[in-house]
Amino acid sequence: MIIMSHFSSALQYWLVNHPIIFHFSWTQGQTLGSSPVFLTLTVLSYLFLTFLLSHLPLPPIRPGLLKSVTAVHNLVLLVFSLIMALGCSVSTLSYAPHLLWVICLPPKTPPNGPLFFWAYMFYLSKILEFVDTLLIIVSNSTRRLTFLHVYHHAAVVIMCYIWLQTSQSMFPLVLVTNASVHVLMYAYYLCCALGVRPRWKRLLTECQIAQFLSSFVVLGMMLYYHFTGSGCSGVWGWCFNTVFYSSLLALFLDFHAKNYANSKRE
Ligand SMILES: CC(C)(COP(=O)(O)OP(=O)(O)OC[C@H]1O[C@@H](n2cnc3c(N)ncnc32)[C@H](O)[C@@H]1OP(=O)(O)O)[C@@H](O)C(=O)NCCC(=O)NCCSC(=O)CC(=O)O
Repeated sequence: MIIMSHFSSALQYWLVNHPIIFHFSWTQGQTLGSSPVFLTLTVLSYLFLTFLLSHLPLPPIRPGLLKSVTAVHNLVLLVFSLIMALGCSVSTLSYAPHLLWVICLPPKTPPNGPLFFWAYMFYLSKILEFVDTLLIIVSNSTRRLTFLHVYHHAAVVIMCYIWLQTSQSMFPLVLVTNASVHVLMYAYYLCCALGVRPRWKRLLTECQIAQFLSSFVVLGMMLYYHFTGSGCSGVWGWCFNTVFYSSLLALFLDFHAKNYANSKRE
């Protein structure tokens, strides 16, 4: 019992009440990565480098080295996704005055405090995910350098920036869902890098599709509360999220149809 209570106080401190987390504030132009110029340059550099590197003859990398780098990258993102899912959940449980708050933040909510700290970590993690693309390119696996992959990696950074800039309602739910799915996804990629092909690839894709479908329920709820109450923060972000998630749903349904049409359910 005492151990449990120590564990929960430690969790509360390291995920919510640590001064860096508690006093976090997203201030445009001051917080690292918060300017529109940074966002534009980051996304354009990603697209430009992806195009350039995928068309250049790159020197071969020792397979052993590539496997190790890939494994470490996946392990880092697996652990980071787990921490973000936990951190955002514990912050929500600590600060949400009621359940609806996570779906509809009051208008003019300032992007400060633990919840926005985890949104910021999520934003930075999406830039770290650019390494996925580099790994695909250096492993010469052009089959996997798809429109879905590049579009997702570029647009998701813009989505996170909008979350922070507009204090986007319902981001905590989307963040926890996506970070949890990414724990599974990076566990899958980690196994692949270690030479084990998990039998649950199809189930993973279906979890990803389920996350997009469930986000429409939350998007619908936010719109309902926005128009029937005193408004929700981040309605422009709502529009971006809806278009982005609809396009991802269509691309993932297409991926599912192409990859599993002839396979039996594991
Ligand atoms: C099961 C999936 C997660 C992945 O499908 P794939 O067809 O890409 O999977 P695969 O079986 O070919 O992948 C195994 C290969 O990936 C290599 N690999 C290992 N780590 C990797 C990494 N971090 N990024 C990219 N590739 C990586 C392995 O070494 C292995 O190479 P080798 O074969 O040479 O041994 C799927 O559901 C999916 O997401 N498909 C879309 C493709 C994609 O880019 N997804 C991630 C971004 S979208 C996203 O993230 C949505 C979301 O938010 O949920």
